[in-house]
Amino acid sequence: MNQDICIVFHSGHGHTRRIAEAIAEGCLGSLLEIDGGGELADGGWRQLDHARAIVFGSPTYMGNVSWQFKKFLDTSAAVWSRQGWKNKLAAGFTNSAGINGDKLSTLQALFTLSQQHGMIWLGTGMMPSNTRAATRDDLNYLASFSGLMAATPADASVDEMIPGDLATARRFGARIAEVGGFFRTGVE
Ligand SMILES: Cc1cc2nc3c(=O)[nH]c(=O)nc-3n(C[C@H](O)[C@H](O)[C@H](O)COP(=O)(O)O)c2cc1C
Repeated sequence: MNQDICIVFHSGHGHTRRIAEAIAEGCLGSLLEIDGGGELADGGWRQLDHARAIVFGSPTYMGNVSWQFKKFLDTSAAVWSRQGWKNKLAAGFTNSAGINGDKLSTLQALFTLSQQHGMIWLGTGMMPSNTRAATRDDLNYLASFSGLMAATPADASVDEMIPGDLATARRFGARIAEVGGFFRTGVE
């Protein structure tokens, strides 16, 4: 695992965690989970300090980040005051039940967080699969440029998540590694 890239995320029911894992497969980055109380494990803040790229992830709950992620976000004000993440690479992802589900609001919250910290935001850099021939399993079928979006039907288990979304997440991870100059990726 590459400690230079840290994927920090919350997941209430495991779906956003699966997306985080797919991004990690793409960039060979390390995972850091925000727990059900909105806290990081011991050493988590140090891990973020040492990372050169931070990828933020939250499920979309009520059209925004989860309260646990918001708690993490507010706690990061201590880092903000010393501009500890300034000039690190930043990127973001979210997963929701609806194809739309208002999840752009979630990505925008992550983007704003990164800009308050003086970070450098990276979008997907991926062309959309938006033709008549496109299928749900194609890369970037949700056509997101600002950050990675995934949609999981409300009654789907983690094992039933859309393969195209997982492939898109791996490709997104690879882009973070490539653009960040970390070069070794988990995607051919
Ligand atoms: C409290 C709550 C609020 C939600 N709000 C939305 C929403 O605004 N839009 C949407 O499409 N899905 C919404 N969902 C569905 C979740 O985004 C979806 O189930 C997602 O896969 C959960 O990810 P997780 O397993 O990582 O928690 C909501 C779910 C919960 C529990």
